[in-house]
Amino acid sequence: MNQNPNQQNQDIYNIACLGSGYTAGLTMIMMAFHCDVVITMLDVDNEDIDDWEAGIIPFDEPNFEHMFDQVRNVRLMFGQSNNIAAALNTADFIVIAVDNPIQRIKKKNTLNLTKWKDSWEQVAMHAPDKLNPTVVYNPEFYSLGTAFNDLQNPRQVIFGGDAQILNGPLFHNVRKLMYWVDQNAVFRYHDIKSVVLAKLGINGLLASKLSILNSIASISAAVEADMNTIMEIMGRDQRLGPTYLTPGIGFGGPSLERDTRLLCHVAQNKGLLKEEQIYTKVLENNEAAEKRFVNMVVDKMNGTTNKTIAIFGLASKHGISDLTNSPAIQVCKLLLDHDVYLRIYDLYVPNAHILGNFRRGVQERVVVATSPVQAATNASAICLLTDCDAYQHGGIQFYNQLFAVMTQPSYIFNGRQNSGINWQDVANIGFSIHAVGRPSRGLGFE
Ligand SMILES: NC(=O)C1=CN([C@@H]2O[C@H](COP(=O)(O)OP(=O)(O)OC[C@H]3O[C@@H](n4cnc5c(N)ncnc54)[C@H](O)[C@@H]3O)[C@@H](O)[C@H]2O)C=CC1
Ligand SMILES: O=C(O)[C@H]1O[C@H](OP(=O)(O)OP(=O)(O)OC[C@H]2O[C@@H](n3ccc(=O)[nH]c3=O)[C@H](O)[C@@H]2O)[C@H](O)[C@@H](O)[C@@H]1O
Repeated sequence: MNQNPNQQNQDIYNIACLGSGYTAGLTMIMMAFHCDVVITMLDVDNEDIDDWEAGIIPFDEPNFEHMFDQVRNVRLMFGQSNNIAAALNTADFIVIAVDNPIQRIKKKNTLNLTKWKDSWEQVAMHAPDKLNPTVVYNPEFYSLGTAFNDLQNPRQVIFGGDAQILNGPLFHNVRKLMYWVDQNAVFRYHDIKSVVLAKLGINGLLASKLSILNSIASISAAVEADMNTIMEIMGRDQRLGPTYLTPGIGFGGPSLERDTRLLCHVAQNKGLLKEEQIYTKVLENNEAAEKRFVNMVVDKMNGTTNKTIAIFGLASKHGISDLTNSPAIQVCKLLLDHDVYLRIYDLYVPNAHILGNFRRGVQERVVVATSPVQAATNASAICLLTDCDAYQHGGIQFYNQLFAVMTQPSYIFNGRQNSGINWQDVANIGFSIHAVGRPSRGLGFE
């Protein structure tokens, strides 16, 4: 554990955090590791708190275990719902990090702020002197799978809040705690609305970029162009930048969809119908990417009834186990509508989390495999639905093994980048290979 070099001047020692989910959990582990503080993470969900107390991080995020082991029950404590009042009352500083779901009610995107309001009321009741409306955001980073580095070396930490607070002792006390964050990465704005909208805007733009990119991939397939070449050229244009340029089965995860729907919600509330339509289209187009992929599979395989398809990767992106809004799950559901049998393998997702995503009537058509070879055994096709090193760098030997256990003809449908492999070599084994926006290879396509 680190010692805060500002300890002599430190004014905040006792922090209470409402919420012990993904955001709170990781931020508080990092904070407790770096600072001489006692943090009490509080939650209304007592089971989560039981996990934390037992030394289990109740979600998957790489690289935090070691830090957590050091701070648990030393600088990082836990409190169940019946401890909330006392912990708020004795805290020098309170963090609220509860979830605010966006729900679909009567076809409208509606933000449910019940949990935020409940938290606020808890603070008002038990610690009324600590009600300072200051928002802190880390908009440009803090992604699933890379949160450790994102929090350790943040590129932007944004404070949005009242001028009096941001120029006063409270801000400076918080800044002293965050001593490991580079001064050039800390920004203050006396305007909460703009800060919040900037955060939504970033995710809205990323979602729009991916949505348009997937449309370009669809056009590329229609005119038999090559998306690899297109991405390379587009990525060199500094106005666009080289990231978020990989087409596929659509974007997933908890954040891009949520923030795009939030933009719809705000635009709708302000009567900005054209603006709302733009983001509605972005979301519709994202679903279209899943459907296009499935149509490609059904079309190239000449129908799929009773055929077995191996699914490699179910999570929403590489290296994580999170299945929230995963387009891979939607692809599987659409394939099941075409009467296929699925064998699903994901290196990162625990087997127990996979089957529950499918309704009872189709579950008997789904098998959870323990290895890629087991998934591919007697399958006619493999769908690569999450980028994964194993599929990119497993080498030609890996694909030889798969080919040997599959039925013929054998297809690979690539819904992700997987650029580390020479697909022509894989096609030469005998596979028929089809990828989003790229020319087909193998069996009859050379
Ligand atoms: N700026 C950024 O980079 C990011 C921001 N976020 C934001 O952080 C917030 C939390 O998101 P997650 O951690 O993903 O949610 P989460 O669902 O993982 O965790 C929220 C936790 O709050 C608890 N909770 C709800 N009401 C409570 C109450 N009244 N008192 C105590 N605990 C309560 C829930 O039981 C749950 O365990 C959201 O507003 C989200 O938008 C999330 C990810 C990244
Ligand atoms: O608001 C948040 O919580 C976070 O939301 C996103 O982070 P995250 O949802 O973890 O995931 P991304 O890495 O942005 O990927 C989202 C989806 O887009 C897909 N994607 C990404 C890039 C790409 O080129 N192609 C592509 O299809 C990914 O596979 C994934 O399904 C933002 O990138 C973070 O900056 C932000 O802090």
